[in-house]
Amino acid sequence: MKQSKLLMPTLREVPADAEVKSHQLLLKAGFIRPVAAGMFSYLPMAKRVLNKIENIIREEMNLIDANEMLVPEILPAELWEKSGRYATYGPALYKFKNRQDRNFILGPTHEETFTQLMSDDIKSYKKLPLVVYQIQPKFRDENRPRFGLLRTREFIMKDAYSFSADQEGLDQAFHNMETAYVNIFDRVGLTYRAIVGDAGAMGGSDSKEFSAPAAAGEDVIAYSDATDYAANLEMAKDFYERQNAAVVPKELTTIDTPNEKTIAEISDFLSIPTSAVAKTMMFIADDKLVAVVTTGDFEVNAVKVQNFLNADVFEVAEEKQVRDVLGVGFGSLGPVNLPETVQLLVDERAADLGNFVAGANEDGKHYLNVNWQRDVKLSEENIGDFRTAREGDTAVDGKGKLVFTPGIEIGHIFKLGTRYSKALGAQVLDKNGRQTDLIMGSYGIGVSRLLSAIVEQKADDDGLVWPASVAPFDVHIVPVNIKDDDQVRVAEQLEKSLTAQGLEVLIDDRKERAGVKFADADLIGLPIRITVGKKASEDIVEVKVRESNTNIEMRLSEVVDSVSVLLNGDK
Ligand SMILES: O=C(C[C@@H]1CCCCN1)Cn1cnc2cc(Cl)c(F)cc2c1=O
Ligand SMILES: [Mg+2]
Repeated sequence: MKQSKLLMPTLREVPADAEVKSHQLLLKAGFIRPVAAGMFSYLPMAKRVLNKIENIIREEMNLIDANEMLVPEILPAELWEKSGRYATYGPALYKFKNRQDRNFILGPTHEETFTQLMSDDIKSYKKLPLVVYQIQPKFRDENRPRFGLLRTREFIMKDAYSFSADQEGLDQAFHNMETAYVNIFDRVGLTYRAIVGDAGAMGGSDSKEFSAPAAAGEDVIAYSDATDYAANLEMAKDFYERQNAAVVPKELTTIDTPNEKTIAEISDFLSIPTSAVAKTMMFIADDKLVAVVTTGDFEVNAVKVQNFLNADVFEVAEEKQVRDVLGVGFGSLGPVNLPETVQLLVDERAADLGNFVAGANEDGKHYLNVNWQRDVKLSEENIGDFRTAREGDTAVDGKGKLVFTPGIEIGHIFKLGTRYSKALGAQVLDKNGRQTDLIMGSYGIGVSRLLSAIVEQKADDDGLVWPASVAPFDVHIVPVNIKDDDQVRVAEQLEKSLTAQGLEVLIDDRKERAGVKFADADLIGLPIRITVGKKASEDIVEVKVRESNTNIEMRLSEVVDSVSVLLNGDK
């Protein structure tokens, strides 16, 4: 393709609101343009990359016998009312009315849609296990879209759904999908880890996230430096064994703490470690107030609490909500004398405290020498892991220390079980002739997010660097002076012979100075650049491999073979 015909509006400067490398470079190189907050146009170069990524996904999906299809992006509210998600997914769910005043949503994901389809059309286990997938825009009204394509309000997702009549069918589909994901992420050239992920409100049991380490990543991956244990920090567990050490209980006393609100202030004021101070956080789970207690040296992990409670609606309580129920504000909260209506959860480390300090549930007052059972009834089923693991702690398997690194979630696969088939009455006759709920899995890849993840991991100071497998073009031919007959002849001859090899070629036929052409070539980052300069008269050109930034002078006759070799190592 001639670059003079290509829509690729490169910028000299980058808008200040672009904070991360992928956002800056994709704007600067003319790959994307903002339309509104969290909404982007994919210009031709980005669309070419998306096509390549999507085709790699298709190849790997088809290898595991997944059926590609496409369901509507607008969905009737009734479908989501049946699963209960119409009400529980808050402001992030785009809702609107049609001309008959009927309620619709913009699909953020499609469990209900596919489950309803199977409920209508699949009656016997003989058709199972069945895997379907689509590559489609998704809509989520994110509160704070940012970082370019990394967190948007409209994005492209590959979402797949598996249906089986028994658990082993799900296990098999989950395993096949995991294999396909490894192939996909390897082929697009990403570095990634499969980590323990939060199955969250999706129901079902375990889930696996695929996370690409990158400075711009919003997730934190916690991994052990001694084993292959790795988890999203939402789920990561540090090692702890219950002590059940007996303590001699001292007398419970109240002290005035008019100016001591935080754990640090209390621990300084009393000259005791934060681990001896109980931290109490209040949450609203569905419609109940929940008090969670950890030792003061840990943070309460909201995801672990929500999963423990299996709550649909879950949020941190506002101070006003707490004051309305307990008559006390933050800074003096504790587990002693909580009303029956408040559910108490205690982290296992806090459950082992004795003679500890806690808020007295009275403004400006704390208790000294609190002891479980004497001062607060505490049963085993309310004790668990409700803390956020800390870097440097021993990993849950007792081996190695936890190391943290930021990551971009590029995929997430879930064993859903029957959460949706029960809600939508999707049953089949099993081999014993009994009606059974379909067992499901759902499997996502953030396709547009992948594009940015590749940039985050591969770009260098000169610009984008595209792996050959997903590059918008394979080869960039840059004639230095398009007025020089030799250079034009050689450039055109190269374009013809490379294209004949099935390679996609971009030729910079613009009337620009050499410096501008070279800078733009580095910026857009095609894998191979062939500079046609003065030595064209001797049929000699310079080949540059963008990733390694190496330059090789080459005879024209060698170029086609060596370019194919240079590219195929990547394809
Ligand atoms: O999407 C998933 C699970 C899987 C991921 C793999 C492919 C199929 N879905 C989780 N999730 C995330 N954000 C959401 C946002 C909104 Cl507004 C919503 F209504 C629903 C969801 C939601 O369900
Ligand atoms: Mg996820």
